[in-house]
Amino acid sequence: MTSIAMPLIEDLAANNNDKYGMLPLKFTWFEGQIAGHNPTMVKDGKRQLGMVKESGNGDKILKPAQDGKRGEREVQFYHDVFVSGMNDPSLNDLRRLLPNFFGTRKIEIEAQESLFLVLEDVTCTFSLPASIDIKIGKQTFGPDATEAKKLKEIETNPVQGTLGYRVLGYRIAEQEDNTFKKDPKWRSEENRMISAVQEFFDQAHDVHIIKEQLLEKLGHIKKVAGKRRFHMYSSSILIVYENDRNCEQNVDVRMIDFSHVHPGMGLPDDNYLFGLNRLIETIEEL
Ligand SMILES: Nc1ncnc2c1ncn2[C@@H]1O[C@H](COP(=O)(O)OP(=O)(O)OP(=O)(O)O)[C@@H](O)[C@H]1O
Ligand SMILES: O=P(O)(O)O[C@@H]1[C@H](O)[C@H](O)[C@@H](OP(=O)(O)O)[C@H](OP(=O)(O)O)[C@H]1O
Repeated sequence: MTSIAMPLIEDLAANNNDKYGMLPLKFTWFEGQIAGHNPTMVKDGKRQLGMVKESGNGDKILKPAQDGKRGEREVQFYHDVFVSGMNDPSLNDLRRLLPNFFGTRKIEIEAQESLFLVLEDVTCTFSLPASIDIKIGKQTFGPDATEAKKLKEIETNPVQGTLGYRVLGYRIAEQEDNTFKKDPKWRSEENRMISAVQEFFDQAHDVHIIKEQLLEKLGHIKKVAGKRRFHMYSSSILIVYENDRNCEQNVDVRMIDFSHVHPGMGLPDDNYLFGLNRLIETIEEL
C-alpha cells in the first residue's frame, strides 16, 4: 500500500514515551489520533495538547478543551446533551451518536492546570481499529467567525466548499504497525478526496458488511441533523471498522468535535446535511 507519511502526527505516535516531557506519569498521548490539536503543534507560541490516555482507564480518552470560546462551546454542548439534557428524550438519538461523556477533569501539565473532556474512546473495543476522520459541511466556520477566519477557511478548503466534506486523514492499525495517510492534494482535487474515502473502505476485509452497517448509521446521523436543534460547523464524523480478520467485522460511527456548534433556531442544518448526503453518495458507490 502506498502511504504518505505525515511526520508530525506520526512523530506523535512513534514517541509515545512523550518526548515533549509534558505529561505526568500514567498519561500518554493517544497513538490513534488522526487530526486535531496535538503536541507537535505550536500555536501563538504555546505548545498544543493532544488527545491523552490514562493507564488503567483504557475505555476513556481525554480531549483537551481548546482555548477560549471553542473549548467553552464544546464543554457546554456535551454538558447540555449528557448532563442537563439527560432526561430529554428528544436527545436520545443524538446521545447514541456521540462518544459517551464522563464530565471534565483538570490535569496539571507543566505546572499549569489544563481542562480535559473525559470521553468514551470509540476505538477501544476494536482489536485493530481502522479509523477515518471526515469533516462535514461546505462551510467550515461558525456564524461568529471573523472575516480573516472566513477567508482562511474558504481559501484553504476549496474542495470542501463544493463537495461538502473533507477527509482529514485515516489510520489503519495492523498486526505489527499502522498506516497513516493524509494527502494535501485531497484539499484541492475533488476526485482525490472521493478516492480517499474509497481507498480507506476498500481495505476492509468485508466491505459489504461494513457498507451496509455504515449506511444505516449515517442514516441515523441524518435524522438527528434534520432535527433543527443544533447547527454544527467544522464538526467531524469518526468512522472505525475492525481490521482484524479474526474478529467480528463491524463498524462504529460517531459525531465528534463540537467547538463550533450553534443553536439551530428551528432551522434545518442544511450545511451539515449537504455534506452528509454527499458522503452517503460516496459510500453508496463503494
Ligand atoms: N471519542 C474519541 N474516541 C477515539 N478517538 C477520538 C475521539 N475523539 C477524537 N478522537 C481522535 O482525536 C482526533 C482529534 O479529535 P477532534 O477533532 O475532536 O480534535 P480537535 O483538536 O478539536 O480538532 P480540530 O483542530 O479539527 O478542531 C480525531 O481525528 C480522532 O482521531
Ligand atoms: O486541517 P488543518 O490544515 O490543520 O486546518 C485546521 C483545521 O481545519 C481545524 O479544524 C481548524 O480549527 P477549527 O475547526 O476550530 O476552526 C483550524 O483552524 P484555526 O487555525 O483557526 O485553529 C485549521 O487551521
